[in-house]
Amino acid sequence: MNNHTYCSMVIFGATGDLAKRKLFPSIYNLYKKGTLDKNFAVVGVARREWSDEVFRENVTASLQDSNISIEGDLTEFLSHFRYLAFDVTNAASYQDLHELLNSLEQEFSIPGNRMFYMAMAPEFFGTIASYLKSEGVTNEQGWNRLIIEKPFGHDFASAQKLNEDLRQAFAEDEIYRIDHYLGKEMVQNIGVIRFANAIFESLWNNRHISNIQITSSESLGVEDRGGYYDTSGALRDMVQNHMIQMVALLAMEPPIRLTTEEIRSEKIKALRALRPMTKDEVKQYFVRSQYGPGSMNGKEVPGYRSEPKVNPESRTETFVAGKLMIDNFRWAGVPIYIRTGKRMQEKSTKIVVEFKELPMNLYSKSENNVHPNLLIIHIQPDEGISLILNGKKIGMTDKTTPAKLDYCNHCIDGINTPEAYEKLLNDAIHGDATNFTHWDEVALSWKFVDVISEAWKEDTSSEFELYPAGSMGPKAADELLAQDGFHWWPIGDDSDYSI
Ligand SMILES: NC(=O)C1=CN([C@@H]2O[C@H](COP(=O)(O)OP(=O)(O)OC[C@H]3O[C@@H](n4cnc5c(N)ncnc54)[C@H](OP(=O)(O)O)[C@@H]3O)[C@@H](O)[C@H]2O)C=CC1
Ligand SMILES: O=C1O[C@H](COP(=O)(O)O)[C@@H](O)[C@H](O)[C@H]1O
Repeated sequence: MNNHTYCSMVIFGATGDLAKRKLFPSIYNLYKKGTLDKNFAVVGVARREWSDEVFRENVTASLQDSNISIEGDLTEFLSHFRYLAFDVTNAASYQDLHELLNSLEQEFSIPGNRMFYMAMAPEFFGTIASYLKSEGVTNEQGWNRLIIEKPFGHDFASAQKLNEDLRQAFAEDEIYRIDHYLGKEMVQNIGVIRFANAIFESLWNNRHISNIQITSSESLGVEDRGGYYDTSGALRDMVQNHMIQMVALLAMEPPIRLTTEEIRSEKIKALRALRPMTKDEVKQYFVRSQYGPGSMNGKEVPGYRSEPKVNPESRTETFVAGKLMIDNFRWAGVPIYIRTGKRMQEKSTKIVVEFKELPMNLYSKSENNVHPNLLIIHIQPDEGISLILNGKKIGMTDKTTPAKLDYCNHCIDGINTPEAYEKLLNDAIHGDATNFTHWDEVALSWKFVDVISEAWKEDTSSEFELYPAGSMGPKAADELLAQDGFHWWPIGDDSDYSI
């Protein structure tokens, strides 16, 4: 085994949407920046009968269609790309793949390191992994890494089965389960904000924080993914993975070192402390809804049930809000509210940490509202941090006014901020699995989510409250916080924080 980053990458599903929109532009950016060693090869696999030439034309088109800048001639870059047409369920074809990899390793002096990226429908993951092993494509001369796209299963049982299938062929430390939120700049910044700032870490507990709110709203509907989405819904599509990962990063204890093992182990501990719900409690703590017709930017848009490939009577949720509790010394009594949905007012992912009021505040009078301090982590589209403090209103008064201190991350280095997939690919090439999910994290989050989806599946009688497309979700999501005396803080970039 060697520690080189020289490697060949096999992309299963190379003619598909993910490869086109995310993977080729990311590989190019790594190449352009010199982060990717020149000793690399990319083999695209799919059934379409493309030649190497057609494949390269498609890679070129994908770079042109993305918003990255192409520098100079692409000939050298594209010379590393080959294409192999085969059906991944056909064991015999893996021999051709092995031979092609052997010859590319000679051509580009690659010491046998192989990265396999599964950019295909999940039903193929187990089959591909087992053929890679049984047909001898994994290479004992170098390292082997398997990158797995989401969804990782449909529930705990299917995820466990998939994991067992993968583990027949690959060790846990060879499996890189992608959660692209972990590649986002500001999600990675959560650790730095918490553990590199004395003013936050010392307040990061139930003595000083009243509640945390995580919103990931999307303005798009299901687009052309109705077939997949209608069997998934927002709970599986967003909560089981991205939302719960953000909860883990916010709630975990400081790791003793910044190593993959230590960070993962703290995240796992935090997820173990997630209070499980009974099915009866689901109604009290979780809200589901679906978008009805509405208007986005002044344009009428259809409701979810009229989207292509969606069952016209679908009860699939396109919106989820929930209250999570972490049962440990640090977080006892602090609700973490999450909400996510499609066709909401705007595209925005934000974390708002609301601090408790002072035990006594000299400025809290009937005619003056002292604002709670808020730490806002702007994940996207803007990236940065805001802190809402109280200042004195200007003039001959002792009234207070909220003052917002902003740090804009993308204003500093916006153009160079790497896209999530670029960072994650680079991490996998370097053998850094920190920003990929360990099986234990996946298992714990499925177990948490399964109770909710089972309760919803059994409850076919209750009314399904729709929210109008273009809104911030159903009223029930507001009531969820109101019953605890809180409300959702606005998430727009120019939000008014007055109370
Ligand atoms: N697209 C996105 O933005 C995102 C996608 N993902 C995940 O990435 C994965 C891929 O998604 P996406 O790219 O959108 O899917 P697509 O449907 O666009 O692509 C599927 C790919 O699989 C190939 N394929 C299908 N069946 C076979 C087969 N039997 N043998 C060989 N190749 C086959 C297709 O090519 P051909 O028809 O030529 O065989 C195509 O290249 C999924 O797991 C998805 O959940 C995750 C997050 C975002
Ligand atoms: O994984 C997914 O994420 C996207 C949202 O990702 P973002 O980076 O644009 O916030 C979501 O649209 C999709 O349904 C889901 O599968």
